[in-house]
Amino acid sequence: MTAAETTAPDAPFGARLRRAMDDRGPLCVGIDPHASLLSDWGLNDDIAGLERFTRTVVEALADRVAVLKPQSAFFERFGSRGVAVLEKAVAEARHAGALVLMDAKRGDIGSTMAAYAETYLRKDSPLFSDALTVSPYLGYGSLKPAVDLARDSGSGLFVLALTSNPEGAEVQRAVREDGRSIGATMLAHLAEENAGDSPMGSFGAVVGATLGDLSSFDLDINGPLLAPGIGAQGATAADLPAVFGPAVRHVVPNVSRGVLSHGPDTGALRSAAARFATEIAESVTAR
Ligand SMILES: O=c1ccn([C@@H]2O[C@H](COP(=O)(O)O)[C@@H](O)[C@H]2O)c(=O)[nH]1
Repeated sequence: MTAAETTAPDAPFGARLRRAMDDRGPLCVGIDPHASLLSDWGLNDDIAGLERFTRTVVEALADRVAVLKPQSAFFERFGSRGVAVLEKAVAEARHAGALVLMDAKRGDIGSTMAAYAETYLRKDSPLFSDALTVSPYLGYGSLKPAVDLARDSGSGLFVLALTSNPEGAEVQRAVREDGRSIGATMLAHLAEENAGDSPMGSFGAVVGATLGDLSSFDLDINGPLLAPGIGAQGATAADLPAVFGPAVRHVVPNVSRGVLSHGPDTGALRSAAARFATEIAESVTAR
């Protein structure tokens, strides 16, 4: 795929993401309007506060970071008016040049999954996003409608494989009859989805930056690895090479509270994001 083809709006998500990571660095900043952050920013925990918080983050960062990741839960909390704020943020962030990864962690039986997929991955949907987080714990095959629609619309998925929270191990490290863990099985499914894609596939995995050495897992899925856990959850940019090994070049490190806690000043938000971006670049290139 040529450089021009990777930036075309209809290029597959994996190609557009690779280009954005190369141009802007791989950092993904979360838009997580926690009630406590609204308060720290001097905003009310209401729709006006949500709107102001979200607009400030988008205006500060959408023209410079590769990916913005709104956490849907914090918008849904306010009902339909919160979802309207989310719709506007998605459109404005995309317009300013960021890729939008909707963190909604959807997962259901296939027929219902098709409706979730239409919500976030159908091009004319009000919540259309470049990619969506999905949960495979109703069986990887239940995600097929989302995989199919993502292929059609040039969007992407991030499948929960090895999450950043300690409780995730109970499910994700459980071992199947064939000796493979559930998390490793999800990674293998994603490698199959992405086989042959260049510069990388559109089907990513969520793999926490908090998890320590993951060399027992095959992280070579020819697709992106979203790595939450840096900042508030205790991981640092310097941990990335030890956690991800050679796959670190496909890592999209996510920081939410670690950046957002520096608001509401736009310059301070930008500086915080730039500091994380620099630490990540130094850590990845030092490898
Ligand atoms: O395994 C996972 C999957 C998703 N997340 C989400 O990422 C952000 C992390 O926020 P921080 O403030 O940087 O801790 C949040 O939206 C989570 O829902 C995750 O943390 N771990």
